[in-house]
Order: sequence, then structure tokens, then C-alpha cells
Amino acid sequence: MSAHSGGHDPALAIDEHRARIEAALPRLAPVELPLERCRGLVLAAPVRARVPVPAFTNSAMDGFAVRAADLVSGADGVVDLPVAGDVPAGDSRANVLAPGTAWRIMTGAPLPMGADTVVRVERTDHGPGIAIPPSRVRILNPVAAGADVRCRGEAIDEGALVLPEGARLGAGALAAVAAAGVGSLLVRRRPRIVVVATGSELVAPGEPLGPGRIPDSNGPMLAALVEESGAEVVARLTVRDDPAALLRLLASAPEADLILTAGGISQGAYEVVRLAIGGHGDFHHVAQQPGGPQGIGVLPLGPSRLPVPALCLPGNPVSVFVSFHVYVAGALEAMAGLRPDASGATAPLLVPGVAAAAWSSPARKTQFVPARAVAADEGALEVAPVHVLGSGSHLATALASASHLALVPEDIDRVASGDLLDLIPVLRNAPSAPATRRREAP
Ligand SMILES: Nc1nc2c(c(=O)[nH]1)N[C@H]1C(S)=C(S)[C@@H](COP(=O)(O)OP(=O)(O)OC[C@H]3O[C@@H](n4cnc5c(N)ncnc54)[C@H](O)[C@@H]3O)O[C@H]1N2
Ligand code: MOO
Repeated sequence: MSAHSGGHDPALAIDEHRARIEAALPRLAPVELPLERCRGLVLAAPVRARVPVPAFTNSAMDGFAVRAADLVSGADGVVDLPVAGDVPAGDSRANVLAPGTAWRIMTGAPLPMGADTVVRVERTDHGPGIAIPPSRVRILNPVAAGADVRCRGEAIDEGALVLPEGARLGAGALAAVAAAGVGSLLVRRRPRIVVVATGSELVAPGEPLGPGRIPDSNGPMLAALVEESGAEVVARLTVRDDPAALLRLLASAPEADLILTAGGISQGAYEVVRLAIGGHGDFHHVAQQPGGPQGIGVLPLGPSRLPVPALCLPGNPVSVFVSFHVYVAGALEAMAGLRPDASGATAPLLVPGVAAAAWSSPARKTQFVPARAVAADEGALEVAPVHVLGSGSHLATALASASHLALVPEDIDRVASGDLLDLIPVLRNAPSAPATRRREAP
């Protein structure tokens, strides 16, 4: 519809807006990095073991390496063996155990050839930690054949898969690849994001408010959401409703993969983001509330004014919060390599819930209501809006207690208590299974 005739073009479907975002997303090239720089990054290729784990058969305990066949006790129930020598951890000799003898051995030390069992020092006539290896050992209790031996390759064989492509590298994953003899990894670096809050009415949080001024809550929120998604905020900008000022600010910003803006995209006279993007943008209304106005564009960034994709969110704080969870979180994960390169793969992951209250929803729009879920007795999540004004897009203060966004489909205009709903867990705030310090024995 033309600007003169007023009104809107028909609203876009949520999936269509998502498809347009996916088409605009930059792909980050994989880079090879040493392990110490990989924490939190995502694997760009599968990792296979360079060595078997364990790399050699070794002792699980401090004690004596023996042959099970020699553990035949005398009438007193005791086995008495001569000790051939000592095997400390890191011993590189090719030690051989002759039948009828023992070697003293430390945890992690290679088992002498011919040995198949370890007897812990506590089961012998020796105390722990004696500096000089004894010449004989008496084994006082019966020991099962193969006890306390860790066999070469029993955790994983050489060449076996340690981690698939797309795995996020937490502490456990880094331990696994290090143990498998891998010192550097092909990873995708964290997407670098410039966050821009727009509006001539904004003052920094905590600053005195002049007439018509409000604190900037989108800036801190978006920066936190980006970081919680695993991406990196390289610049956090605030700009008045002046397209030239926005372009100047972006020209002095660092390089980034994506620009996220909030505000300045709807139908007003001073829509700073819309005006700065000019004819290169795709601005439309999506059939959802809040978060109806949405934009996708390109903005020049850095001194070289490289064109960088921009996702342009509407300015109302709850609209920003909803738009981030519905579109941006999945998009950042796709850029980081955490989602498959497939249509619709950036959609938010949903969990089922049950309405614990009744509320209304706008006709022909998907509603996303900031809500709080509590786990009921049977484990179902019972969910209710966090504010009596429901999905009002200005209710920034209600976001503090939201654990989920409750999704009400377009064809429903009234939610009744007991209705089944899909929920989007809110980053960081969603409750997990109740934690206990100690589990009672069943
Ligand atoms: N005639 C129409 N007006 C509006 C429409 C429409 O379809 N026709 N859509 C409404 C909807 S829905 C939304 S959402 C907003 C989106 O507008 P903008 O993206 O242009 O956002 P602004 O006008 O800049 O701001 C909207 C609102 O949010 C406050 N705001 C902005 N930035 C921040 C910030 N950093 N921290 C806190 N609050 C912020 C701002 O003061 C406004 O109150 O448009 C509706 N209008
Ligand atoms: O769609 Mo707007 O985001 O409701 O306030």
C-alpha cells in the first residue's frame, strides 16, 4: 500500500521473516586455534583421537604389578613374591615382569610386559609411600585377575570420534580432545556483534531524566542477550534519532559480523535506522505481538565502510526481548555453527507448558507473552503472564521475572486456564530441574 493511502502491507508470516533473516546471515569461516583459545567456541569439523586413550596399559592404583597366575596363596592365605624393581609414572623403560615376581608400580605408570593385575599397597605388608622399593611383597588379601589395570584404548581407540562438528567446547570437551592427543582445533569464532540503541529520548541508566527522557534499557538488555547467546559484543552504541549521526558512529566502530539495532524502524517521521539504511532495507510488519515491526538491511561499518548485515528490531523493550528470542538467538547460533545450515533451523526451541491463568491474545497475530513457569508435581510447566498487562511491549520491568515466552497461535484469541501452550525458555532465566545437595537413596 502506498504511504499516501495509509495502512500496512499485509503482515508477513513469522516463518517468512525468519527465512529472510537466514538468507541475509553471514557465514563465519572456520579458523584453526590452539586449545587454550577454544573455550566456548564451536567445532567446525569432527575431532578424532590421535592416540588411543589410555595411550598404554597402566596402573589405576599405587601398589604392585603382578601376574594373576602367580596369586596362588600358601596355607596361610598369603602370597609372597620378590620385587624386581620400581615403575614410577612417566617411566619410559620397557620393563618385563618375569613369572613369579612383582614390580612396585605407581598410579598411571606403564604396566610391565607380562603383568596383568595390580595389587593396591593397602592389600600388602607395606605401608604407603616408602621411598626405597622393598625386595619382597606379601599379598594379604585375595585380588581378582585384572584388578586395577587400565587397558590401552579402553576409553577410546585411536582414530575414533571424540566430538562431532557443531559441538560447543566446554571444559569436558576440552579435556576429551586434549586427552586424545589433539592440540589445536578447527572452530568457528564467536560472532562479533555491534549493538545499537536508538532514540533521542534515551539517557544512560542512572542518569537524571529530563522532560521527555527515558533510561536506555534496550542497550544493556541486548548486550546481555548477545553475550548469553555465546556471541561477542564488540561495540555498544547509543545514538539520537539522526541518520547521519548513526552512520558517523558506525564508521568509527570496530569490525563486526552483524549489527543489531533497536528502535527507529516503524511508521514515525524520525525513523533513524530506516532512514540510515535507505533503499537497501527490507522493513515490514510480522503477524506477531509484540515485535510486529521488523527490518533486515545492510549498514556501512568501520573506517572502510564495509557493508555489514543488520537485523533491525523494534524499539519497545519487550518487543526487543521477544524479537531476540524468536529470531536473533537462533541466528547467532547458526553463525556460530551450532545450528544446521537448513531452512527454519534458526527457530527457537520450544518446550510444552500448561496455562495456569486465562488471558486474551490479539486476533490474527502470534502472541509472545513474558511468563513465569513453575514445575508442577507431575513435572509439567505451569505458566502465567508476569504482568497483568500481559504482552504490553513497554513493560520492561516485568522482564526480570520472566522465565519463558508463552506462545499463543494466531487463530487463538483467548487462552483458558489448562490450555496446552508452547514455551520459549528465556536465556539464563528458565528454571531447570530442582537441584538438591544430596540425593536420598531410593
Ligand atoms: N503508526 C504506527 N505506529 C507504530 C506502529 C505501527 O505499526 N504504526 N508500530 C508500533 C509498534 S508495534 C512498535 S513495537 C513500535 C516500534 O517502533 P520503532 O522501532 O520505531 O521504535 P521507537 O519508536 O524508536 O521506540 C518505540 C518505543 O520504545 C521506546 N524505546 C526505544 N528505544 C529504547 C531503549 N533503548 N530503551 C528503552 N525504551 C526504548 C521508545 O521510547 C518508544 O516508546 O512502533 C509502534 N508505533
Ligand atoms: O509489536 Mo510492538 O512490538 O507490539 O509493541
